[in-house]
Amino acid sequence: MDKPLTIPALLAMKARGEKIATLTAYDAAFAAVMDAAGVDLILVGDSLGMVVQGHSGTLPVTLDQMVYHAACAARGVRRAVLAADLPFMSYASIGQALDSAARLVREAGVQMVKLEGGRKRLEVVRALAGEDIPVCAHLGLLPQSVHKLGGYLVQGRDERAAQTLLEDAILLQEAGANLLVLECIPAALAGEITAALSIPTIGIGAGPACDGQILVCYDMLGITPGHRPKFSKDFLAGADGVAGAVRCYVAEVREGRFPGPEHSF
Ligand SMILES: Nc1nc(=O)c2c([nH]1)NC[C@@H]1CN(c3ccc(C(=O)N[C@@H](CCC(=O)O)C(=O)O)cc3)CN21
Ligand SMILES: CC(C)C(=O)C(=O)O
Ligand SMILES: [Mg+2]
Repeated sequence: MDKPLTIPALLAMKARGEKIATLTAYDAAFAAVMDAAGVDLILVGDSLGMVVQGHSGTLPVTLDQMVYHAACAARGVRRAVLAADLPFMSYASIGQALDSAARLVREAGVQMVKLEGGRKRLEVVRALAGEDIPVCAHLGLLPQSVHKLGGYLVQGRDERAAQTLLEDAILLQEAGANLLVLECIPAALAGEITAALSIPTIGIGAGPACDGQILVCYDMLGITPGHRPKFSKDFLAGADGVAGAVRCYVAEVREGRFPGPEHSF
């Protein structure tokens, strides 16, 4: 039995050049399989609104539902760090963000909360960090902003947008974020951001230069209903079962073999 990972240990992995293998989980069984297969970080994502609940987006997900799924997943975790998304409109003010994060920590037992957005979230990030609640920030394609973005589209393609994302990443780190998810941005930009930060970046559709990778678990098992994003890969095809697929994912991330150019923008 490996000893439990910690958030400082994830930071140290970046310094050593070791990739952080991350997957989403929404229940104890999947969390336990991933934990045993060596996944370093398990995220209870609000993507559960799409893959578990069958909605077309993440906006219907409530904080109660996140607390429920995070508590379920927590019972399956032994070694991995456990994080959960703050869902849509659960962190619109500092007070609300602190209350929401406290529920995920106290009732579900997560070690870290994740929230979407750049400079407009700095005060909330500072407040959470000020209470010693670890924060994972999230830049690029922000699913909670889908109506403003006009769809699940690659972000940061033009020079101005790319510059804004780089600045936001630095501001989030300075505000106290401990980790940064980069979703659907050009691989070169993700590399630039990763090099500029001391905190680890975890990419999804952001190329191989990130310090870690994350996929939605049902995407990497090839059982997502409807359209599976281009950046994902079916690891169950060719593996001898779910645990084997997860081990294969962990190995490919650690060795830098996933994502390949066909999974990047
Ligand atoms: N199953 C699933 N996988 C995910 O990765 C995921 C979710 N759900 N739900 C929450 C968000 C939404 N995400 C998405 C969903 C769709 C695309 C998508 O279809 N993107 C296009 C690229 C469009 C472009 O070229 O600009 C693609 O073909 O991959 C991307 C991210 C990522 N997250
Ligand atoms: C895809 C990851 C980063 C996420 O936010 C989710 O699963 O909700
Ligand atoms: Mg999410």
